[in-house]
Amino acid sequence: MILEKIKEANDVKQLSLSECEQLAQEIRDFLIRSLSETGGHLASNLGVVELTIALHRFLHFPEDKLVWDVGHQAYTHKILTGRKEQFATLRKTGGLSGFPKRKESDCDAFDTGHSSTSISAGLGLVQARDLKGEDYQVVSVIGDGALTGGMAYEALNNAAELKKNFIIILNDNEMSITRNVGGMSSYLDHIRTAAPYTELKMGVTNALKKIPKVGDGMVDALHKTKSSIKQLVIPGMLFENMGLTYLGPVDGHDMRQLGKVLQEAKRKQGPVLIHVLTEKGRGYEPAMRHPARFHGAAPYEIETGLPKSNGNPSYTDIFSTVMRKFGDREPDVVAVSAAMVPGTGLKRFGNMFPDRLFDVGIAEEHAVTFAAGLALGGLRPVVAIYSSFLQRAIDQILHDVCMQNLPVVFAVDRAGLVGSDGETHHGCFDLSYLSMMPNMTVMAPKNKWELSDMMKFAIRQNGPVAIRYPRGEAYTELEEYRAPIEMGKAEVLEKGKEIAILAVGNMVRTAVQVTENLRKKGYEPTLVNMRFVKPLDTELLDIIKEDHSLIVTMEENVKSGGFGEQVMTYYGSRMHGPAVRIVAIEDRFVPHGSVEDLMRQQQMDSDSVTERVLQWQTKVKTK
Ligand SMILES: Cc1ncc(C[n+]2csc(CCOP(=O)(O)OP(=O)(O)O)c2C)c(N)n1
Ligand SMILES: CC(=O)[C@@H](O)[C@H](O)COP(=O)(O)O
Ligand SMILES: [Mg+2]
Repeated sequence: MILEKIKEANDVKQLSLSECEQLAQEIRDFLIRSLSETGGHLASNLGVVELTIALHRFLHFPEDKLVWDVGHQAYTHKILTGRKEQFATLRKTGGLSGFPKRKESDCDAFDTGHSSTSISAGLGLVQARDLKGEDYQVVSVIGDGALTGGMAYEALNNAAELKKNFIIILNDNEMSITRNVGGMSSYLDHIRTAAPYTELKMGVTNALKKIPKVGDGMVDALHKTKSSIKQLVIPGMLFENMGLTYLGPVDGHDMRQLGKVLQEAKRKQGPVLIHVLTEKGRGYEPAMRHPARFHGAAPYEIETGLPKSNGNPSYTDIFSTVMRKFGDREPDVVAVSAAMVPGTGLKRFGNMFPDRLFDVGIAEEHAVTFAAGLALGGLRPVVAIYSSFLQRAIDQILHDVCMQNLPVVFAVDRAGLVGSDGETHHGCFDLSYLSMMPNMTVMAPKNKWELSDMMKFAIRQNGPVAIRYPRGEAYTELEEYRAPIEMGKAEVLEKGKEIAILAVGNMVRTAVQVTENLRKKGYEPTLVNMRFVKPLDTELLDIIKEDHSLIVTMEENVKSGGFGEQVMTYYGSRMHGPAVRIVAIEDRFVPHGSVEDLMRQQQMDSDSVTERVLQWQTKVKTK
């Protein structure tokens, strides 16, 4: 086994090209086997095995800097830099991260998880290198999906002025999570389909160059013409016209070609874009047939590719059903997704009402302002974006939606701790950043029925509404509590005395267990499902303070600026308020792992909260 010989960074340089080809096969086999147990981003990783090996033959680690975009495709890079043995722990508590992490290895140049950052970060490294007079190579690898994100264009625009070498690899597999969308995607498609012809024509330019004295001039003249013939002769003209050197397209599974083009790119001054064509899921039949399903796969049976277990309906499934019903009954409702149609549950809506679903690419900022336009045009847009990706669009929500008080519904999926994707993906800031915005209504359902009721409530409002709900299985208890949703009104689930627990969304589930535990200890706690974080139900807060000495707030959000702090501020502004204690995520980034483990680490599981409440109550009593 060649793979056994790869113990640390740069070992791959000892191998011949044919050994590298065998290594690629062994890495594929290893990934397919290993991820069948752990789950992970299989399809993207299978697509870049040869590209990564070629880059490792070209670069020297850790001196040279390889910046991955999104970072979900860095598994081969991890294997080649001595982390193969940790793959059994991939994305598990305390285990190997699914993304590049500088603290995991000095061969990881830049931490990522969110899309379209690699060109900016790479360019920053290049400028720093040159200002400090250092000498190393910088390569950024960006996918065609990530190239739909606005930051990538801001960075290309900026990079075009660079005078020193900077290699950008465009890994084009025609896929984002689903089939890639938009004008750039069509442009790349055009280059791809013209490739055999352009190869022929590149032969012509090479031949022209060889003509002594006049050859180079003739090629230059060809570059300067405005004719459409030139578009066929010189692929990547759009990049060339911007000021980048375009090389390619190159077969991303041919390491000999990749090696050659990398050497050529190294000789260029200024930014060079190498257009590499790869196949998502390559080498594993089920992933090639269903690249979207194997983008981020749960553990699967290797033979069939089927998932090892099928979970119960998730909040996303409930959202999906409600949207399908809206499709039938609410003709003005339209949906907006930023390249996450399956993940956010909009696939069914899109299949049934294709004209009413807008997949705008990995472009959260644009998605939100675009929705503002849709709302102004008389439609009822529902923007479904994961909580952590919606962070990208904070200003657009504030400036374009809230300031004009437009009726846009934000379906904020993956709110709270998401588990295996870790710190880049936890949705634990939205309550803070959404609550600070004037005109915004912020809601969180306690169970699956409430999500449905909240959606129906939200599309009837005349201003922006955000509904946040977590990843995974929807809570199906408390079905009997289904009082109509009223603006800013909480729902009292149990009326007690002394201790009141005010829980938001998913934390109601934990709060139910906490109240049971407290009852066993002789207390009669009040339990409230807040429903709204904004506006706060201050009427209820005023009533509760009369016969409760301890108020405990529970939310799956950071403490800073979250629900608990808002309750504390409200009581703090009143005389003789009760003691308020907050159960929330502390002021640090939460790593990857199982949600259960992470909640325990945060002391937010039911046993830890019970213990904390009992301690707080003892202190309050002895005051
Ligand atoms: C800001 C942001 N929005 C959405 C995502 C979710 N996401 C992760 S990978 C991906 C598709 C990336 O496509 P591409 O860059 O072509 O990589 P491929 O998977 O095809 O290798 C998306 C939409 C993200 N990580 N970051
Ligand atoms: C890399 C990335 O950002 C996505 O693929 C993400 O991992 C999807 O997460 P879900 O599995 O929660 O849809
Ligand atoms: Mg892609």
